Amino acid sequence: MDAKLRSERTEADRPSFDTARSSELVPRIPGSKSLTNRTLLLAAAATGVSRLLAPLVSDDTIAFRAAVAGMGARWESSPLDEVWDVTGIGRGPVGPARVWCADAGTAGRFLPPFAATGQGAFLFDGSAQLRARPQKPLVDALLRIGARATAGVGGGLPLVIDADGLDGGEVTVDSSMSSQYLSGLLMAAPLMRRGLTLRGARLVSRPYIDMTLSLMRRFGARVQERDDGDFAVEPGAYAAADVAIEPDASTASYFFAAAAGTGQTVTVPGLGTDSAQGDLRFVEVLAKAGARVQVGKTATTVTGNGTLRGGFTVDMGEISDTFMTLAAIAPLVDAPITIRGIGHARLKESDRIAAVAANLAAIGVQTREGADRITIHPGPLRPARVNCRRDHRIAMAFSVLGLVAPGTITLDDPACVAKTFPGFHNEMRRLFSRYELPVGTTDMTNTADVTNTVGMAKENR
Ligand SMILES: O=C(O)C1=C[C@@H](OP(=O)(O)O)[C@@H](O)[C@H](O)C1
Ligand SMILES: C=C(OP(=O)(O)O)C(=O)O
Repeated sequence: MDAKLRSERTEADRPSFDTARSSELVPRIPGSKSLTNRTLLLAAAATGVSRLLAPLVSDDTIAFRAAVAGMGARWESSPLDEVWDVTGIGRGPVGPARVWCADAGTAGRFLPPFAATGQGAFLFDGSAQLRARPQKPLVDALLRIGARATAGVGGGLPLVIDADGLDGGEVTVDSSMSSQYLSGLLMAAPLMRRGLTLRGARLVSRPYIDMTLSLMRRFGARVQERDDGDFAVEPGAYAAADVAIEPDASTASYFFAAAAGTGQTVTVPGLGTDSAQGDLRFVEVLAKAGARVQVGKTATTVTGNGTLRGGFTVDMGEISDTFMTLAAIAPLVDAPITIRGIGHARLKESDRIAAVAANLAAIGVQTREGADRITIHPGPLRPARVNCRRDHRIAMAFSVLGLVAPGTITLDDPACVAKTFPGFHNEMRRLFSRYELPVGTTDMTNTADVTNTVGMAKENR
Protein backbone atom coordinates (compact mmCIF):
# COMPACT_ATOMS: atom_id res chain seq x y z
CA MET A 1 0.00 0.00 0.00
CA ASP A 2 1.18 3.52 -0.87
CA ALA A 3 3.06 5.00 2.10
CA LYS A 4 1.02 8.22 1.86
CA LEU A 5 -2.16 6.25 2.29
CA ARG A 6 -0.86 4.29 5.21
CA SER A 7 -0.81 7.39 7.42
CA GLU A 8 -1.83 6.54 10.93
CA ARG A 9 -5.17 7.86 11.97
CA THR A 10 -7.26 7.45 15.02
CA GLU A 11 -10.69 8.50 13.84
CA ALA A 12 -11.20 5.80 11.22
CA ASP A 13 -9.86 3.12 13.50
CA ARG A 14 -13.09 2.66 15.33
CA PRO A 15 -14.00 -1.03 15.24
CA SER A 16 -17.72 -0.92 15.94
CA PHE A 17 -20.69 0.26 13.88
CA ASP A 18 -22.36 1.86 16.89
CA THR A 19 -19.71 4.44 17.60
CA ALA A 20 -19.65 5.88 14.07
CA ARG A 21 -20.44 9.58 13.58
CA SER A 22 -23.85 10.03 12.02
CA SER A 23 -22.45 11.77 8.92
CA GLU A 24 -20.14 8.84 8.29
CA LEU A 25 -21.71 5.85 6.55
CA VAL A 26 -20.57 2.44 7.74
CA PRO A 27 -21.57 -0.38 5.39
CA ARG A 28 -21.79 -3.92 6.70
CA ILE A 29 -19.41 -5.60 4.29
CA PRO A 30 -19.62 -9.41 4.37
CA GLY A 31 -16.50 -11.56 4.65
CA SER A 32 -13.90 -12.00 1.94
CA LYS A 33 -14.71 -14.73 -0.57
CA SER A 34 -11.03 -15.40 -1.20
CA LEU A 35 -10.19 -15.71 2.50
CA THR A 36 -13.28 -17.83 3.24
CA ASN A 37 -12.67 -20.36 0.46
CA ARG A 38 -8.93 -20.69 1.10
CA THR A 39 -9.63 -21.21 4.79
CA LEU A 40 -12.25 -23.85 3.98
CA LEU A 41 -9.75 -25.76 1.87
CA LEU A 42 -6.92 -25.56 4.40
CA ALA A 43 -9.30 -26.49 7.23
CA ALA A 44 -10.49 -29.49 5.20
CA ALA A 45 -6.89 -30.63 4.66
CA ALA A 46 -5.83 -30.07 8.29
CA THR A 47 -5.87 -32.31 11.32
CA GLY A 48 -8.35 -31.09 13.94
CA VAL A 49 -11.17 -28.54 14.06
CA SER A 50 -10.69 -25.11 12.51
CA ARG A 51 -12.97 -22.19 13.17
CA LEU A 52 -13.96 -19.53 10.62
CA LEU A 53 -15.22 -16.36 12.27
CA ALA A 54 -17.48 -14.15 10.13
CA PRO A 55 -17.13 -16.18 6.92
CA LEU A 56 -18.79 -14.96 3.75
CA VAL A 57 -22.18 -16.61 3.30
CA SER A 58 -22.91 -16.45 -0.44
CA ASP A 59 -23.33 -18.73 -3.43
CA ASP A 60 -19.56 -19.16 -3.93
CA THR A 61 -18.76 -20.05 -0.33
CA ILE A 62 -21.81 -22.26 0.21
CA ALA A 63 -20.77 -24.17 -2.92
CA PHE A 64 -17.20 -24.44 -1.64
CA ARG A 65 -18.34 -25.63 1.79
CA ALA A 66 -20.57 -28.29 0.22
CA ALA A 67 -17.69 -29.34 -2.03
CA VAL A 68 -15.23 -29.93 0.83
CA ALA A 69 -17.97 -31.75 2.74
CA GLY A 70 -18.45 -34.01 -0.30
CA MET A 71 -14.71 -34.70 -0.19
CA GLY A 72 -14.83 -35.82 3.46
CA ALA A 73 -14.54 -32.74 5.71
CA ARG A 74 -17.30 -32.10 8.26
CA TRP A 75 -18.74 -28.70 9.08
CA GLU A 76 -21.10 -27.19 11.60
CA SER A 77 -22.36 -23.65 11.66
CA SER A 78 -23.75 -21.41 14.38
CA PRO A 79 -27.48 -20.63 14.04
CA LEU A 80 -26.87 -17.32 12.26
CA ASP A 81 -23.92 -18.63 10.25
CA GLU A 82 -21.37 -16.24 11.81
CA VAL A 83 -19.14 -19.14 12.88
CA TRP A 84 -18.26 -22.24 10.89
CA ASP A 85 -16.37 -25.13 12.49
CA VAL A 86 -14.66 -27.47 10.05
CA THR A 87 -13.28 -30.86 11.03
CA GLY A 88 -10.47 -31.66 8.63
CA ILE A 89 -9.56 -34.89 6.90
CA GLY A 90 -5.92 -34.57 8.01
CA ARG A 91 -4.57 -35.58 4.56
CA GLY A 92 -5.73 -35.76 0.93
CA PRO A 93 -9.40 -36.73 0.41
CA VAL A 94 -10.67 -40.21 -0.40
CA GLY A 95 -13.00 -40.70 -3.39
CA PRO A 96 -15.18 -41.53 -5.15
CA ALA A 97 -16.88 -38.15 -5.08
CA ARG A 98 -18.70 -35.84 -7.47
CA VAL A 99 -17.76 -32.26 -6.67
CA TRP A 100 -20.02 -29.44 -7.83
CA CYS A 101 -18.14 -26.14 -8.17
CA ALA A 102 -21.18 -24.07 -9.26
CA ASP A 103 -19.92 -20.69 -10.57
CA ALA A 104 -16.89 -20.53 -8.28
CA GLY A 105 -13.48 -20.19 -9.95
CA THR A 106 -11.87 -20.75 -6.56
CA ALA A 107 -13.57 -24.17 -6.28
CA GLY A 108 -12.73 -25.19 -9.85
CA ARG A 109 -9.06 -24.25 -9.43
CA PHE A 110 -8.30 -24.98 -5.74
CA LEU A 111 -10.03 -28.34 -5.27
CA PRO A 112 -8.60 -30.56 -8.09
CA PRO A 113 -4.96 -30.30 -6.89
CA PHE A 114 -6.13 -31.17 -3.36
CA ALA A 115 -8.05 -34.18 -4.74
CA ALA A 116 -4.96 -35.34 -6.64
CA THR A 117 -3.09 -35.72 -3.33
CA GLY A 118 -5.74 -38.18 -2.11
CA GLN A 119 -7.05 -41.54 -3.29
CA GLY A 120 -9.85 -42.59 -5.63
CA ALA A 121 -11.90 -40.94 -8.36
CA PHE A 122 -13.20 -37.35 -8.30
CA LEU A 123 -15.43 -35.72 -10.88
CA PHE A 124 -15.39 -31.90 -10.82
CA ASP A 125 -18.06 -29.98 -12.67
CA GLY A 126 -19.73 -26.59 -12.57
CA SER A 127 -22.17 -24.25 -14.28
CA ALA A 128 -21.97 -23.48 -17.99
CA GLN A 129 -20.33 -20.19 -16.98
CA LEU A 130 -17.57 -21.98 -15.04
CA ARG A 131 -17.13 -24.65 -17.74
CA ALA A 132 -16.34 -21.84 -20.18
CA ARG A 133 -13.47 -20.52 -18.05
CA PRO A 134 -9.89 -21.68 -18.79
CA GLN A 135 -8.46 -24.50 -16.71
CA LYS A 136 -5.91 -26.09 -19.05
CA PRO A 137 -2.71 -24.66 -17.47
CA LEU A 138 -3.73 -26.22 -14.14
CA VAL A 139 -4.52 -29.59 -15.70
CA ASP A 140 -1.22 -29.52 -17.65
CA ALA A 141 0.75 -28.80 -14.47
CA LEU A 142 -1.05 -31.61 -12.62
CA LEU A 143 -0.27 -34.06 -15.44
CA ARG A 144 3.39 -33.03 -15.37
CA ILE A 145 3.69 -33.93 -11.68
CA GLY A 146 2.17 -37.35 -12.27
CA ALA A 147 -1.56 -36.83 -11.63
CA ARG A 148 -4.06 -38.80 -13.69
CA ALA A 149 -6.50 -36.22 -15.00
CA THR A 150 -9.01 -36.13 -17.86
CA ALA A 151 -10.38 -32.70 -18.70
CA GLY A 152 -13.35 -31.57 -20.78
CA VAL A 153 -13.22 -29.84 -24.16
CA GLY A 154 -10.33 -27.33 -24.28
CA GLY A 155 -8.95 -28.54 -20.94
CA GLY A 156 -11.76 -27.18 -18.76
CA LEU A 157 -14.47 -28.69 -16.57
CA PRO A 158 -15.79 -31.34 -16.29
CA LEU A 159 -12.55 -32.79 -14.97
CA VAL A 160 -11.90 -36.30 -13.68
CA ILE A 161 -9.01 -36.86 -11.25
CA ASP A 162 -8.10 -40.48 -10.63
CA ALA A 163 -6.03 -39.95 -7.50
CA ASP A 164 -3.26 -42.06 -6.01
CA GLY A 165 -1.31 -39.42 -4.07
CA LEU A 166 1.41 -37.28 -5.63
CA ASP A 167 5.16 -37.35 -5.22
CA GLY A 168 5.55 -33.66 -6.09
CA GLY A 169 8.85 -32.36 -7.45
CA GLU A 170 9.11 -29.27 -9.64
CA VAL A 171 6.66 -27.66 -12.01
CA THR A 172 6.03 -24.41 -13.88
CA VAL A 173 2.42 -23.29 -14.25
CA ASP A 174 1.33 -20.77 -16.87
CA SER A 175 -0.26 -18.12 -14.64
CA SER A 176 -0.99 -15.51 -17.32
CA MET A 177 -4.74 -16.18 -17.34
CA SER A 178 -5.28 -16.71 -13.63
CA SER A 179 -3.32 -16.84 -10.38
CA GLN A 180 -5.79 -19.40 -9.04
CA TYR A 181 -3.92 -22.33 -10.67
CA LEU A 182 -0.80 -21.43 -8.69
CA SER A 183 -2.77 -20.92 -5.47
CA GLY A 184 -4.43 -24.33 -5.88
CA LEU A 185 -1.11 -26.11 -6.46
CA LEU A 186 0.56 -24.24 -3.59
CA MET A 187 -2.12 -25.23 -1.09
CA ALA A 188 -1.97 -28.90 -2.16
CA ALA A 189 1.84 -29.00 -2.16
CA PRO A 190 2.50 -29.86 1.54
CA LEU A 191 0.40 -33.01 1.03
CA MET A 192 2.74 -34.26 -1.73
CA ARG A 193 5.29 -36.86 -0.64
CA ARG A 194 8.32 -34.75 -1.61
CA GLY A 195 6.70 -31.33 -1.44
CA LEU A 196 6.79 -29.12 -4.53
CA THR A 197 8.86 -26.36 -6.09
CA LEU A 198 6.65 -24.15 -8.20
CA ARG A 199 7.12 -21.38 -10.69
CA GLY A 200 4.22 -19.19 -11.78
CA ALA A 201 5.05 -18.03 -15.31
CA ARG A 202 3.69 -14.57 -16.31
CA LEU A 203 1.79 -14.36 -13.06
CA VAL A 204 -1.26 -12.07 -12.88
CA SER A 205 -3.17 -11.05 -9.73
CA ARG A 206 -0.07 -11.42 -7.53
CA PRO A 207 -1.67 -10.19 -4.27
CA TYR A 208 -3.79 -13.37 -4.18
CA ILE A 209 -0.60 -15.45 -4.02
CA ASP A 210 0.55 -13.51 -0.97
CA MET A 211 -2.83 -14.24 0.60
CA THR A 212 -2.39 -17.95 -0.18
CA LEU A 213 1.12 -18.06 1.31
CA SER A 214 0.09 -16.25 4.46
CA LEU A 215 -2.90 -18.53 5.11
CA MET A 216 -0.86 -21.67 4.38
CA ARG A 217 1.61 -20.53 7.05
CA ARG A 218 -1.28 -19.97 9.48
CA PHE A 219 -2.10 -23.66 9.06
CA GLY A 220 1.53 -24.64 9.69
CA ALA A 221 2.92 -25.02 6.16
CA ARG A 222 6.58 -24.36 5.47
CA VAL A 223 6.76 -22.39 2.24
CA GLN A 224 9.41 -20.01 0.94
CA GLU A 225 9.55 -17.63 -1.95
CA ARG A 226 13.11 -17.87 -3.27
CA ASP A 227 15.16 -15.08 -4.83
CA ASP A 228 14.65 -16.60 -8.29
CA GLY A 229 10.86 -16.25 -7.87
CA ASP A 230 10.19 -19.96 -7.30
CA PHE A 231 8.04 -21.12 -4.39
CA ALA A 232 9.45 -24.03 -2.40
CA VAL A 233 6.92 -25.97 -0.31
CA GLU A 234 8.08 -28.62 2.13
CA PRO A 235 6.02 -31.75 2.74
CA GLY A 236 4.12 -31.85 6.03
CA ALA A 237 0.66 -31.99 7.57
CA TYR A 238 -1.56 -28.95 8.05
CA ALA A 239 -2.75 -28.25 11.62
CA ALA A 240 -6.17 -26.72 12.37
CA ALA A 241 -6.33 -22.95 12.93
CA ASP A 242 -8.94 -20.33 13.80
CA VAL A 243 -9.26 -17.57 11.25
CA ALA A 244 -11.21 -14.31 11.52
CA ILE A 245 -12.31 -13.47 8.00
CA GLU A 246 -11.81 -9.81 6.99
CA PRO A 247 -14.58 -7.93 5.20
CA ASP A 248 -14.32 -8.39 1.43
CA ALA A 249 -12.22 -5.60 -0.09
CA SER A 250 -13.62 -6.10 -3.61
CA THR A 251 -17.14 -5.72 -2.22
CA ALA A 252 -16.06 -2.66 -0.25
CA SER A 253 -14.98 -1.02 -3.55
CA TYR A 254 -18.64 -0.38 -4.49
CA PHE A 255 -19.27 1.49 -1.25
CA PHE A 256 -16.02 3.46 -1.50
CA ALA A 257 -16.88 4.43 -5.08
CA ALA A 258 -20.37 5.43 -3.93
CA ALA A 259 -18.78 7.75 -1.37
CA ALA A 260 -16.49 9.26 -4.00
CA GLY A 261 -19.38 9.75 -6.41
CA THR A 262 -21.95 11.13 -3.99
CA GLY A 263 -19.60 13.32 -1.94
CA GLN A 264 -20.24 11.37 1.25
CA THR A 265 -17.96 9.61 3.72
CA VAL A 266 -17.82 5.82 3.94
CA THR A 267 -15.78 3.96 6.55
CA VAL A 268 -15.19 0.21 6.48
CA PRO A 269 -13.97 -1.16 9.81
CA GLY A 270 -11.85 -4.29 9.60
CA LEU A 271 -10.00 -3.25 6.43
CA GLY A 272 -6.74 -1.49 7.25
CA THR A 273 -3.02 -1.41 6.58
CA ASP A 274 -2.59 -5.05 7.59
CA SER A 275 -5.25 -6.32 5.22
CA ALA A 276 -4.43 -9.51 3.36
CA GLN A 277 -6.42 -8.30 0.34
CA GLY A 278 -4.81 -6.50 -2.57
CA ASP A 279 -8.16 -5.08 -3.69
CA LEU A 280 -8.06 -2.57 -0.84
CA ARG A 281 -5.64 -0.70 -3.12
CA PHE A 282 -8.70 0.37 -5.11
CA VAL A 283 -8.88 3.33 -2.74
CA GLU A 284 -5.57 4.57 -4.20
CA VAL A 285 -7.31 4.76 -7.57
CA LEU A 286 -10.14 6.76 -6.01
CA ALA A 287 -7.51 9.09 -4.53
CA LYS A 288 -6.22 9.68 -8.09
CA ALA A 289 -9.79 10.60 -9.03
CA GLY A 290 -9.90 13.22 -6.29
CA ALA A 291 -11.40 11.41 -3.29
CA ARG A 292 -9.89 11.83 0.17
CA VAL A 293 -8.64 8.49 1.41
CA GLN A 294 -7.37 7.42 4.81
CA VAL A 295 -6.17 3.90 5.43
CA GLY A 296 -5.78 3.37 9.14
CA LYS A 297 -4.59 0.36 11.03
CA THR A 298 -8.03 -1.17 11.38
CA ALA A 299 -10.34 0.82 9.11
CA THR A 300 -10.43 2.64 5.78
CA THR A 301 -12.33 5.84 5.02
CA VAL A 302 -13.14 7.45 1.68
CA THR A 303 -14.68 10.91 1.40
CA GLY A 304 -15.89 12.28 -1.90
CA ASN A 305 -15.80 15.95 -2.70
CA GLY A 306 -18.75 15.84 -5.07
CA THR A 307 -16.73 15.99 -8.28
CA LEU A 308 -14.51 13.32 -9.76
CA ARG A 309 -11.33 13.91 -11.72
CA GLY A 310 -10.25 11.95 -14.81
CA GLY A 311 -7.40 12.43 -17.24
CA PHE A 312 -5.23 9.54 -16.05
CA THR A 313 -4.15 6.03 -16.99
CA VAL A 314 -4.05 3.35 -14.33
CA ASP A 315 -2.78 -0.23 -14.35
CA MET A 316 -5.33 -2.34 -12.45
CA GLY A 317 -3.86 -5.74 -13.37
CA GLU A 318 -3.24 -6.73 -9.75
CA ILE A 319 -6.67 -5.57 -8.61
CA SER A 320 -8.72 -6.42 -11.69
CA ASP A 321 -11.91 -7.36 -9.80
CA THR A 322 -12.27 -3.65 -9.04
CA PHE A 323 -11.68 -2.22 -12.53
CA MET A 324 -15.42 -2.29 -13.34
CA THR A 325 -16.12 -0.23 -10.22
CA LEU A 326 -13.94 2.55 -11.62
CA ALA A 327 -15.20 2.03 -15.19
CA ALA A 328 -18.83 2.42 -14.14
CA ILE A 329 -18.28 5.84 -12.58
CA ALA A 330 -15.73 6.98 -15.18
CA PRO A 331 -18.41 8.56 -17.43
CA LEU A 332 -19.06 11.08 -14.63
CA VAL A 333 -15.53 12.51 -14.44
CA ASP A 334 -14.12 15.53 -16.29
CA ALA A 335 -11.68 13.79 -18.68
CA PRO A 336 -11.04 10.30 -20.11
CA ILE A 337 -9.70 7.46 -17.97
CA THR A 338 -7.68 4.55 -19.36
CA ILE A 339 -7.54 1.30 -17.40
CA ARG A 340 -4.82 -1.10 -18.54
CA GLY A 341 -3.23 -4.43 -17.58
CA ILE A 342 -6.60 -6.16 -17.34
CA GLY A 343 -6.53 -8.68 -20.22
CA HIS A 344 -7.22 -11.54 -17.79
CA ALA A 345 -10.50 -9.86 -16.80
CA ARG A 346 -11.87 -11.15 -20.10
CA LEU A 347 -11.75 -14.67 -18.61
CA LYS A 348 -13.90 -14.25 -15.51
CA GLU A 349 -17.65 -14.63 -14.99
CA SER A 350 -17.95 -12.64 -18.23
CA ASP A 351 -15.56 -10.98 -20.65
CA ARG A 352 -15.52 -7.98 -18.36
CA ILE A 353 -13.86 -5.53 -20.76
CA ALA A 354 -16.46 -6.34 -23.43
CA ALA A 355 -19.30 -6.26 -20.88
CA VAL A 356 -18.26 -2.84 -19.59
CA ALA A 357 -17.82 -1.45 -23.13
CA ALA A 358 -21.21 -2.75 -24.32
CA ASN A 359 -23.10 -1.50 -21.28
CA LEU A 360 -21.43 1.91 -21.37
CA ALA A 361 -22.24 2.15 -25.09
CA ALA A 362 -25.90 1.41 -24.27
CA ILE A 363 -26.01 4.42 -21.95
CA GLY A 364 -24.40 6.64 -24.56
CA VAL A 365 -20.79 6.56 -23.35
CA GLN A 366 -17.91 6.40 -25.80
CA THR A 367 -15.19 3.84 -25.05
CA ARG A 368 -12.13 2.42 -26.81
CA GLU A 369 -11.27 -1.20 -26.14
CA GLY A 370 -7.88 -2.91 -26.50
CA ALA A 371 -6.88 -6.48 -25.72
CA ASP A 372 -5.89 -5.56 -22.17
CA ARG A 373 -7.34 -2.08 -21.72
CA ILE A 374 -10.27 0.25 -22.03
CA THR A 375 -10.53 4.03 -22.35
CA ILE A 376 -13.75 5.66 -21.14
CA HIS A 377 -14.79 9.13 -22.26
CA PRO A 378 -17.09 11.19 -20.07
CA GLY A 379 -20.29 12.50 -21.60
CA PRO A 380 -24.05 12.77 -21.25
CA LEU A 381 -25.88 9.59 -20.27
CA ARG A 382 -29.15 8.16 -21.54
CA PRO A 383 -31.17 5.56 -19.61
CA ALA A 384 -30.53 1.91 -20.47
CA ARG A 385 -30.94 -1.61 -19.13
CA VAL A 386 -27.62 -3.15 -18.08
CA ASN A 387 -26.94 -6.64 -19.41
CA CYS A 388 -25.25 -8.18 -16.35
CA ARG A 389 -24.15 -11.35 -18.20
CA ARG A 390 -24.75 -13.21 -14.89
CA ASP A 391 -21.71 -11.36 -13.54
CA HIS A 392 -22.15 -10.13 -9.97
CA ARG A 393 -19.50 -7.45 -10.39
CA ILE A 394 -21.10 -5.97 -13.52
CA ALA A 395 -24.36 -5.73 -11.53
CA MET A 396 -22.74 -4.17 -8.45
CA ALA A 397 -20.49 -1.74 -10.36
CA PHE A 398 -23.33 -0.38 -12.53
CA SER A 399 -25.53 -0.11 -9.43
CA VAL A 400 -23.06 2.49 -8.17
CA LEU A 401 -23.54 4.45 -11.40
CA GLY A 402 -27.31 4.19 -10.85
CA LEU A 403 -26.88 5.64 -7.37
CA VAL A 404 -24.66 8.53 -8.43
CA ALA A 405 -26.63 9.31 -11.62
CA PRO A 406 -30.22 8.37 -10.69
CA GLY A 407 -32.50 7.17 -13.47
CA THR A 408 -29.68 6.02 -15.76
CA ILE A 409 -29.74 2.25 -15.34
CA THR A 410 -31.82 -0.76 -14.51
CA LEU A 411 -30.31 -4.26 -14.21
CA ASP A 412 -31.54 -7.26 -16.21
CA ASP A 413 -30.42 -9.67 -13.45
CA PRO A 414 -30.08 -7.93 -10.07
CA ALA A 415 -30.05 -11.26 -8.18
CA CYS A 416 -26.72 -12.35 -9.72
CA VAL A 417 -25.02 -10.40 -6.90
CA ALA A 418 -25.63 -13.51 -4.75
CA LYS A 419 -22.34 -14.98 -5.98
CA THR A 420 -20.54 -12.83 -3.42
CA PHE A 421 -23.05 -10.52 -1.71
CA PRO A 422 -26.70 -11.63 -1.52
CA GLY A 423 -27.67 -8.55 0.52
CA PHE A 424 -25.96 -6.00 -1.76
CA HIS A 425 -29.03 -4.05 -2.92
CA ASN A 426 -30.50 -3.85 0.57
CA GLU A 427 -27.25 -2.64 2.03
CA MET A 428 -26.96 0.06 -0.65
CA ARG A 429 -30.51 1.13 0.13
CA ARG A 430 -29.90 1.09 3.90
CA LEU A 431 -26.99 3.51 3.47
CA PHE A 432 -28.21 5.65 0.58
CA SER A 433 -31.92 6.42 0.80
CA ARG A 434 -32.07 7.46 -2.87
CA TYR A 435 -30.78 4.07 -4.05
CA GLU A 436 -33.56 2.44 -6.03
CA LEU A 437 -34.05 -1.19 -5.05
CA PRO A 438 -34.21 -3.24 -8.28
CA VAL A 439 -37.65 -4.61 -9.12
CA GLY A 440 -38.06 -8.04 -7.55
CA THR A 441 -35.72 -7.36 -4.62
CA THR A 442 -37.39 -7.96 -1.28
CA ASP A 443 -36.91 -4.89 0.89
CA MET A 444 -35.01 -6.09 3.96
CA THR A 445 -33.64 -2.71 5.00
CA ASN A 446 -35.69 -2.64 8.19
CA THR A 447 -34.42 -5.95 9.48
CA ALA A 448 -31.54 -6.09 11.93
CA ASP A 449 -28.88 -7.45 9.59
CA VAL A 450 -29.26 -8.04 5.92
CA THR A 451 -25.72 -8.70 4.83
CA ASN A 452 -25.18 -12.30 5.70
CA THR A 453 -28.45 -13.95 4.84
CA VAL A 454 -28.27 -16.72 2.30
CA GLY A 455 -32.02 -17.31 2.46
CA MET A 456 -32.51 -13.81 1.17
CA ALA A 457 -30.52 -14.55 -1.96
CA LYS A 458 -32.77 -17.45 -2.76
CA GLU A 459 -35.87 -15.41 -2.01
CA ASN A 460 -34.74 -12.68 -4.38
CA ARG A 461 -34.07 -15.03 -7.27
O1 LIG B 1 -7.52 -16.40 -5.73
C1 LIG B 1 -8.56 -15.77 -5.59
O2 LIG B 1 -9.26 -15.83 -4.56
C2 LIG B 1 -9.00 -14.88 -6.69
C3 LIG B 1 -8.11 -14.51 -7.67
C4 LIG B 1 -8.47 -13.59 -8.78
O3 LIG B 1 -8.58 -14.34 -9.95
P1 LIG B 1 -7.41 -14.45 -11.07
O4 LIG B 1 -6.20 -14.95 -10.42
O5 LIG B 1 -8.01 -15.42 -12.03
O6 LIG B 1 -7.21 -13.08 -11.66
C5 LIG B 1 -9.79 -12.88 -8.52
O7 LIG B 1 -10.26 -12.32 -9.73
C6 LIG B 1 -10.84 -13.81 -7.97
O8 LIG B 1 -12.05 -13.11 -7.72
C7 LIG B 1 -10.39 -14.41 -6.67
C1 LIG C 1 -13.41 -13.59 -10.71
C2 LIG C 1 -14.19 -13.77 -9.65
O1 LIG C 1 -14.49 -14.93 -9.07
P1 LIG C 1 -13.91 -16.41 -9.17
O2 LIG C 1 -12.74 -16.40 -10.11
O3 LIG C 1 -13.50 -16.77 -7.79
O4 LIG C 1 -15.04 -17.23 -9.68
C3 LIG C 1 -14.81 -12.61 -8.95
O5 LIG C 1 -15.37 -12.81 -7.86
O6 LIG C 1 -14.76 -11.50 -9.47
